Order: sequence, then structure tokens, then C-alpha cells
Amino acid sequence: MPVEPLSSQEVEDRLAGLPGWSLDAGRLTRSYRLGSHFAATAMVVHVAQVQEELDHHSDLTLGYNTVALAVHTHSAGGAITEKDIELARRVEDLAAGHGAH
Ligand SMILES: C[C@H](O)[C@H](O)[C@H]1CNC2=NC(N)=NC(=O)C2=N1
Repeated sequence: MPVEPLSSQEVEDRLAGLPGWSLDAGRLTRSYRLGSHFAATAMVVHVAQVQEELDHHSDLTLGYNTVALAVHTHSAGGAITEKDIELARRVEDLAAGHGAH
């Protein structure tokens, strides 16, 4: 099923419900800070599981105690779509359990 690009207004509306997320260079992005490198690594594994489940993948970056995501939809020509929003919401849901903020 093809995914349609969201309009700028639609992206803005959805971002209003995703504190900490923003649009940067055409990608939906957020960076989290965690309590340790191991905690950050565990969160990366959890995000990877969700990405496989959704078949939608961000550029996922592990730092010392940080996890950063940047995502857009390749199959929509790099636009932001509902799939990106869904991934962001799923990551928000799991972040608290990892002590990420
Ligand atoms: C074949 C597979 O379903 C596609 O390549 C998926 C995989 N993950 C993806 N991730 C993202 N961000 N955009 C896509 O269009 C995409 N497509």
C-alpha cells in the first residue's frame, strides 16, 4: 500500500502531539538522553525491534548515553508520512520505560 506524503500543516499538527520531536532537514527527529551507555544500547535494540515490526526504519544513532532518530519515508520520495508519525509515537511509548528523556 503506497503511503501518501503529509502536508506541512498535517506534519505540524501531528508534531504538536509529539513533544521533543521536530522537523530537521526534512526528517522527523528526536534525541534522547539515558542514564548510561548500556541503557542507551538497550533502547536502540528495542527501537530496532519496533522498526522491524513496522517495517519502517529510522537512521538510529547510539552515542555514549544518547539515542537519536531521524526518519522520513524513502518510498514516498523522502516525504514525511503517517508511517514516520507512527514510528515516533511507538518510540515515545517505549522511551519512558528505558528512563530516556
Ligand atoms: C521492502 C521494505 O518494506 C521497504 O524497503 C521499507 C523498509 N523500511 C523503510 N523505512 C523507511 N524509513 N522508509 C521506507 O520507505 C521503508 N521501506
